[in-house]
Amino acid sequence: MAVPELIRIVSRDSPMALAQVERVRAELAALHPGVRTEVVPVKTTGDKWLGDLSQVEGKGAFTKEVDAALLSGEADLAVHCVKDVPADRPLPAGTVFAAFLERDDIRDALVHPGGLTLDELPDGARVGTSSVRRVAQLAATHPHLTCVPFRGNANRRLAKLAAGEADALLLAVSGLERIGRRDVISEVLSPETMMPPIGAGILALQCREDDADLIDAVSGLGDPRTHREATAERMFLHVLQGHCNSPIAGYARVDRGGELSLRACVFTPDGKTRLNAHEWAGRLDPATLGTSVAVALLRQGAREIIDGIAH
Ligand SMILES: NCc1[nH]cc(CCC(=O)O)c1CC(=O)O
Repeated sequence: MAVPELIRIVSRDSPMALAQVERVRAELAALHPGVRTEVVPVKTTGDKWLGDLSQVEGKGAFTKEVDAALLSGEADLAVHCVKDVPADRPLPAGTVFAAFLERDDIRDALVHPGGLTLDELPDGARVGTSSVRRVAQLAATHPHLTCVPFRGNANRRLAKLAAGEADALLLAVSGLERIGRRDVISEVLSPETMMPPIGAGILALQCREDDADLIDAVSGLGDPRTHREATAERMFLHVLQGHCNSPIAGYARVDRGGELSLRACVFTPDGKTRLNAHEWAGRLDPATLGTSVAVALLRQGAREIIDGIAH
């Protein structure tokens, strides 16, 4: 197989997305010193529309234009946050994931300008987040706080916080690290306090499925452990068939002994009901583990909760 001379990389054009592309370029340069790369930034619907995502085909709002550039041949390689790639449907026909990069921190962080922790926030403090997953969990554990809708890329959210539009923010640790703003974190929340979203902290490389040389060239960037975790998590979400307003959370982990487990939850929007499942793969492959955990939640009534939420 010949390594392509030029690889055109498409991605969203937010500072976080462009930092992700730089990581991919650096890893590619280390693996294939001769290769040239070019960046093709695109604006996605999710970046342009700052209202409720369910009004603009919430699913795929951050990926549609990126997929289109790949399929049209304007670019060869797409870099996605796995978290933003819909899992209820297959990847766009003609494309495949060629690698999952080694996973970053999966946790959420509190950003409070005065350095307070979540438990220290006073009654009525306004926490900026539009995530149904974060809203449901905060409602359950910190009902005295008020969530205010907050959209836009991470830099814009930090600017809105600085302008006083909220008292604190919840953002992914990995995202803040990528934009070089780990300094604003006042508390890193444990996965027990704030269960992360499916695919948290994972970057996926997507290629056209007939581009065998490129798939071969980038597959060396993949991390086997992350691959197992991403496969279990995405199959879980696929079987559950959530929609963009479904408060669903969970994460798979390969432990020191190499054993894979998947923990996941479905919440009602008010956080009052929380379904839990946690299973070890044992002899199951990652995708079957994901299926099993989804079925465990369906047995507890996950379908009724998910379908009962407007979307
Ligand atoms: N919806 C935007 C988005 N997509 C992925 C991440 C975080 C980085 C990751 O999990 O890969 C973020 C920001 C956030 O949720 O704070």
